[in-house]
Amino acid sequence: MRVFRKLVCAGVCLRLNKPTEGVRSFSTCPRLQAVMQAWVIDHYGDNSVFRFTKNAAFPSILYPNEVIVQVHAAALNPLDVNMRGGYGAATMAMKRDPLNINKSGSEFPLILGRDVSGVIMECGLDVAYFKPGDQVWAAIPPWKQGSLSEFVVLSANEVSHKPKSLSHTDAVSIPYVAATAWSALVNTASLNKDNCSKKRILILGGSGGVGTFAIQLLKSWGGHVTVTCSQNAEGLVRSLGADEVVDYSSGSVERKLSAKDKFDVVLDNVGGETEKWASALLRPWSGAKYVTLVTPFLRNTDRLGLADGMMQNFVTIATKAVKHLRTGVHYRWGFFSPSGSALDDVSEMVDAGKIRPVVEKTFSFSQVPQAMEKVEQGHARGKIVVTVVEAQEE
Ligand SMILES: NC(=O)C1=CN([C@@H]2O[C@H](COP(=O)(O)OP(=O)(O)OC[C@H]3O[C@@H](n4cnc5c(N)ncnc54)[C@H](OP(=O)(O)O)[C@@H]3O)[C@@H](O)[C@H]2O)C=CC1
Repeated sequence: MRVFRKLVCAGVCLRLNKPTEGVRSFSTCPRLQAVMQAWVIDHYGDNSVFRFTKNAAFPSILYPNEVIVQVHAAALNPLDVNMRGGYGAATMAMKRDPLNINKSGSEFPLILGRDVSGVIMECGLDVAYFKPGDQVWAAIPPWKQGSLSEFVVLSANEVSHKPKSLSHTDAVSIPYVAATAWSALVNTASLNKDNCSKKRILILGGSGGVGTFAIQLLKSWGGHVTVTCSQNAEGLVRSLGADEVVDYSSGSVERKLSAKDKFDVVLDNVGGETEKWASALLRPWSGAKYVTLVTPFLRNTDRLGLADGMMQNFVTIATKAVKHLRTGVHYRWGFFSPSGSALDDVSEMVDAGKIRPVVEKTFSFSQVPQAMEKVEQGHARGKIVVTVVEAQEE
């Protein structure tokens, strides 16, 4: 089936994006309805900007490789809190409208929420891998309308069949952090199931969404995983498979980690001052990689505009890469990257019992502002989930 998806996706990529004239629908799809319920923001700001509406625009299929998903559950990430405040606005505008055709176009009303688990309601005519009624999950790129709504439109390449063993509420805790960890560890750090078994990996900030997924992925591939977290998260990260746990909240974490054998890969979910000392924990001149997810990329484009921001990004990453290369290690920025095929692999691992969801708290759809407040408080122990369709209706 997955080989078929890869062939199908290759075919889709070769096609020009032409507006579609037809769709295949799920029989119960309220296709004629023009509006839906959603939590929107009309301007950037604090949590008070959230507005619930029953009149959000119903998404439509514009390209033949798109699908409409009925959202059963959504999940929140630190990115949603940042985007609520305007983070990444310049880059997202460019991604939404690269040629600036829609000059007066505004991103508002904007719908946040980067994780979805739900049911395919409509498929564009080129979609062969999915059919209406399929149970799917996806990580939604930040330049698209999000999942704090009843329906969302996505490219079929971004969507994957959800694990059969999980409810929507549990499944939705995985896609965004999985796609991020996969991109950072597989695409950027070059780890995979065949080369991980002799590798020592350090995860800085292991108790949150990305960390709890990354631990399980690396352990299922046989890696040796060391994690930093607060003392009260030790039980959680050990239960997910962490081999060694270092409490960063008491004593010098740098001293504790320096006493250990050197690492092949560091995944930095913390950022800030950490990278000043943590790259010295890598085994030099061995191809070791420092991958940080906390980058100035979008802040630079927000602050300086696209052209100058991208130039600043290039200068910053090049300077850091050269500086680290002199000490014998590779320095990289890691980024979320939407990938239905990576989620296909993760779905199989979940159904095989190798990866489990880590949900800290579930909120109802009416409690979206409270759910966002919880994410904003930090100290995550897994994910914050929002149930959009109550379980008995699933
Ligand atoms: N570049 C990209 O495309 C992406 C970047 N990110 C970024 O990656 C980071 C991690 O994301 P995510 O896991 O979802 O975030 P979470 O908020 O879910 O988790 C962060 C975790 O780090 C812990 N923590 C905070 N400070 C430290 C520290 N000094 N040492 C060790 N642990 C610490 C927190 O717990 P406690 O405070 O209790 O210790 C918390 O559990 C975020 O900064 C996010 O913005 C995420 C996705 C994509």
